[in-house]
Amino acid sequence: MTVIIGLTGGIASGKSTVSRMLEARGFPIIDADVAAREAVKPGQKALEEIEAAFGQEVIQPDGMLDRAKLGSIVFHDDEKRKTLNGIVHPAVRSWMNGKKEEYIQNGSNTIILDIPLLFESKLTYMADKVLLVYVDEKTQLHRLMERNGLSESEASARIHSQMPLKQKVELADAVIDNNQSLDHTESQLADILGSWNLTP
Ligand SMILES: CC(C)(COP(=O)(O)OP(=O)(O)OC[C@H]1O[C@@H](n2cnc3c(N)ncnc32)[C@H](O)[C@@H]1O)[C@@H](O)C(=O)NCCC(=O)NCCS
Ligand SMILES: Nc1ncnc2c1ncn2[C@@H]1O[C@H](COP(=O)(O)OP(=O)(O)OP(=O)(O)O)[C@@H](O)[C@H]1O
Repeated sequence: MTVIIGLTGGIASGKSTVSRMLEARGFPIIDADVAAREAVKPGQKALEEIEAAFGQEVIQPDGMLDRAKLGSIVFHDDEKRKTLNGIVHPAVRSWMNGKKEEYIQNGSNTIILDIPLLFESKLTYMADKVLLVYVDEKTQLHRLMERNGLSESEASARIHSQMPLKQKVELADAVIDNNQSLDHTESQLADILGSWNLTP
C-alpha cells in the first residue's frame, strides 16, 4: 500500500528546500505550486476564467499570466483570492491526483504531496501523515523578502493570507524546525523518515 505524505508549511518556510532533500533520497514529489502554474498556461480554461474575473490587466502581452500583478491584487483582498482559488484549485487537485495515480502504478512505496495550503484548503484527507516545515515569523518574513525581493508589507500580506504557522504545528503529525542550518533540517528529516519507516 503506497503511503501518501502531505508536506506543508507557510510561504517561504522551507517546503521546497525539504522536498529537494526528499527528491535527492529518491522520493517522488507532487508539487501543488507546479500544478498551479500548469493550470494557468496559455490555452488552459483556468487562464480564460482568470482573465474574465480579473481583466486583461493580469495577462501579459505574450499571453502568459502576469503573476506579480495578480499577486498584488489577491494578497490584499480575501474575496478576490477566494475567486482565484475557486478557479485554480480544482485544476490543481485533478493534476495532482493524476500524478499520484501514475506513481502508484509505477509501484512507489511513498509519495510526497507538497501542498502549501494543505490545511487552509482542507486537503488533509489526501495524506496518510502530514509533515510540517516550521519557521518563526521573523525568519519567514526575512527569507521571503530576500528570496522574492518583496517589501515588508508585500511579504507580510502574503504571510497573513495563510493560516498562522504556529496553528499548523498542532495539526501536523511531525514538525521540522527549519530556523537553523540546512544540516539541522536534514537531520530532523532523516529521523522522521526513519521513525515513519518510509522508503521511496
Ligand atoms: C497569486 C499567484 C499568481 C502569485 O504567483 P507567484 O509566482 O508570486 O507565487 P507562487 O505561485 O510561486 O506561490 C508562492 C507561494 O505563495 C503562496 N500562495 C500562493 N497562492 C496562494 C493563495 N491562493 N493563498 C495563500 N497563499 C498562496 C504559497 O505559499 C506558494 O507556495 C499564484 O500564487 C497563484 O496563482 N495562486 C493561486 C493558486 C494557489 O493557491 N497556489 C498555492 C498552491 S495550491
Ligand atoms: N534552513 C535554512 N537556512 C537558510 N535559508 C533557508 C533555509 N531553508 C530555506 N531557506 C531559504 O528560504 C527561502 C524559502 O525557502 P523555500 O523556497 O524552500 O520555501 P517554500 O516553503 O518552498 O516557499 P513557497 O511557499 O514560496 O513555495 C529560500 O530562499 C531558501 O533558500
